[in-house]
Parts: sequence; structure tokens; C-alpha cells
Amino acid sequence: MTSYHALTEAEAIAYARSIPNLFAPDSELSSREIGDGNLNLVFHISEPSTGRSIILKQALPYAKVVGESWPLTLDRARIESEALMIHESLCSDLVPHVWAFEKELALTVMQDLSDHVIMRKGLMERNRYPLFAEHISRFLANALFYTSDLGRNQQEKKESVKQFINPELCKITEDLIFDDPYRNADTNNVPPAIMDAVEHIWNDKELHLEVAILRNSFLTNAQALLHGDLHTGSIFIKQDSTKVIDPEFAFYGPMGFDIGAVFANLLLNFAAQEGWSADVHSRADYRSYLLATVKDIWTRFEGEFRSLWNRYGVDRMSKTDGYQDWYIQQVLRDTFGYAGCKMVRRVHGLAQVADINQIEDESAKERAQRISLQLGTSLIKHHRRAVTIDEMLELADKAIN
Ligand SMILES: Nc1ncnc2c1ncn2[C@@H]1O[C@H](COP(=O)(O)OP(=O)(O)O)[C@@H](O)[C@H]1O
Ligand SMILES: CSC[C@H]1O[C@H](OP(=O)(O)O)[C@H](O)[C@@H]1O
Repeated sequence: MTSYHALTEAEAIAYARSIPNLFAPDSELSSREIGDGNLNLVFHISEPSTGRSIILKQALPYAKVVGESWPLTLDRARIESEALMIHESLCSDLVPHVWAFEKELALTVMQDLSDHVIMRKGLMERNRYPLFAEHISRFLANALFYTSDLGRNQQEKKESVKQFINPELCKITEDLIFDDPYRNADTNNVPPAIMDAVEHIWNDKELHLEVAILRNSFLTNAQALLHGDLHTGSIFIKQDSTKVIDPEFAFYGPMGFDIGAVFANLLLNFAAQEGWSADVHSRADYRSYLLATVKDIWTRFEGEFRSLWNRYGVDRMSKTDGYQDWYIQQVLRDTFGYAGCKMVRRVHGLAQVADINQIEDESAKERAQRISLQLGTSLIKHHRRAVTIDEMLELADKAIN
């Protein structure tokens, strides 16, 4: 069974049985393929007699969302499992444990997190997660600081950059986030009702310059090991626990790309409240919660990142007066810009979000799409002038008023 082929549910059970010390040899196991993402197979294997369960995640040699016409490297499974292990070494409570990685089958064996929910779903049900800001800001600060030249020996870091060269997955981002939404590309999926707003984006030269600047930094700034796709579908959550999954897009890039991804997805849900909230008061209330979460995440991230830098910084020159303030300002500016790009791509690009697409009322859906585009483009245009996180909240308020 070791040469690559996509597993059936029965083969997933046979594979699970072969893992030592996990399930009793003769016990009954059941398997369900539960993958709902754009790319991979995910098998949930359980042993009803003991309640034990695991996840087997297998990469397919193509992008599942498009089909076999879009070949995709299996190496992304190695990248994902190695990134998860690095994240576990830095913040063990915030990622699933990986038990094994089988290279030939592009298969990762990991902890079952079925007692959590995917955060996008939780937000669509208007749940609140009081520990999320502390959890995700700690994840971001530790994962970004310790993999950057601030927190790691610079020669070792360069070796790690080699380990995470991820050209095919980066190309998806370069195209789907930084190029296709700004032109009439075949990959786009433009909702007809907002064609006028999308055409405006295709013709907005000022906007294109800002996106080209952000794209350049994505292409060239190997600042830290990024998760690379940190949307609310890559976060499992419950009241007392947060787990970051699915880092197959990991590579060394600008820190603001990961922080911006989290903010973009909170703000897409903010826009989508047009269609989800029963009345204007609860809509305003949930929106305030989302904006307070954005601010809380940035404030905690900045505090934790500065504290790690002051206590564990390894680079003598990084202690130069004024450098830390300059650095954090740049990260904030990138965060604005990438948050904007990540919002825009989810409105009329190839891969969209359920927060907006599952709104049944067509006029509410259209309003949510227009708010997302307005807020996304204003974040992009403002990014090189941003000074405080409050400006993000002000732009969000402006987009709904
Ligand atoms: N460790 C896990 N425990 C439980 N369910 C999981 C786990 N990992 C993934 N899943 C399920 O599989 C789905 C797709 O997983 P994901 O890693 O996002 O795949 P893709 O890379 O295809 O986007 C998730 O939305 C979740 O429902
Ligand atoms: C052709 S891949 C499109 C899109 O899907 C990825 O997300 P996920 O694997 O979490 O479903 C990523 O965001 C890509 O841009």
C-alpha cells in the first residue's frame, strides 16, 4: 500500500490498523471521508468500542476544487506536517498533534479535533470566543518571532527557508490573491449583481499599484515562517481551546500576511452580518464584538511580540534604538494591506466564503459583497499610511455607513 494512490475509506482503515499501539488489532473501526476544503482528502477513523479516533489527511495530486486539470504537488503534505511540528514546538496547545507522516502516500496522521468546530461555522452562528484573541495572538507572536531573524540564528533560519520553499502553493496565492481579482481572469467567479463594483476594481490603477507593492513583498520578503492560509476555515475552536490547522501553504514570507488573513476573515463575517443578524441591534452588537476582537488580537500580538523580542532577541542590531518601533509599524502596514487583499479575493475570486455565499436573501448578500469590496479596497489603499489598529476599525465602520 506504500506507492502513491488516493486511499479509499477501507484502505484508510487498513492504514490506521498498521499504526502501532493505536487501535486493538481485531477491533471494529469505521472511516468517513470528511474533507470539505478545496484541496485534500480527510479521513476520520474511529474505534466505537473505546471512543478512540484519529485523522488521516491525504494530499491529492491535483486541486480538488477544480479537478485533475489543475495538478498540484504532493510535497505540500510534507510542508504541512513539518510546519505543524514546528508550530507544536512553539505553542503546543494551539495545534493538533502529528503522530506520523508517510511521505509516499502524502499522508499525515494527526489528532482528531472533532470536539471543536471550524471557526467560520461558529462565527456564522454568531458564537463568541472569549479566549480566541489571547490564543491566536500568542500563536502569531511565537510562530512569527521564533522563525524570524529576530528570534533565530540567521544561518539556521536560511536552512529552514530552504525546507519551506513552496513554489506551487505560493503560485496559487500569487495568482488568486494578488492578480486575478484585479483583471477579467477566467478563474474569477463574479456575482452578476456586483459586476459594476468589480469592473471598477479592474480599472482602478491606484489600487493596482498598492496590490503590486504588497505582491512584491509576498514574493521577496522572507521575514518569518508563515502559516500561509490562516483563514477561519483553518481554525478549529471551542470556548476554551483554539487549534490552528492546515498550514500546507507555509513558506517564509511577510508576517502581516498571516495576521491580515485572520483580520480579513473576521471582517468578511462583519460584512456578512447584513444577512445573518435577525435585527439591527444584534447585528450592531455582533459587529462590535468582531471589531473589538480585531483590536484585542493586534494589541496582544504587539505586546507579546515586543516582550519576546526584548527577552529573547538574538540579533545585536535589532536592539538599535527606534528599530523595534519601525519594524512593528511595517508589520501593521502589511497587515492592513494583506487583510484588504484577502477580503477582495473572497468576493469575486475562485475560492469564496460561506459567510457571504450562504446568505439566502439576495439583496443582503449583495450588500455584504459590496461592503467587503469597499472595506478591502480601502484597507489596501490606506496600508502604507496606517499608524494604529484603530484606523482599521474606523474603515470598517465607514464601510457599513
Ligand atoms: N485534525 C482534524 N480533526 C477533525 N477534523 C479535521 C481535522 N483536520 C481537518 N478536519 C476536517 O477536514 C476539513 C478539511 O480540512 P483542511 O485541513 O482544511 O483541508 P484542505 O487542506 O483541503 O482545506 C476541515 O474543515 C475539518 O472539517
Ligand atoms: C485552488 S486552491 C483555492 C484556495 O483554497 C485554499 O484554501 P483551503 O485549502 O483552506 O480550502 C487556499 O485558500 C487557496 O487560495
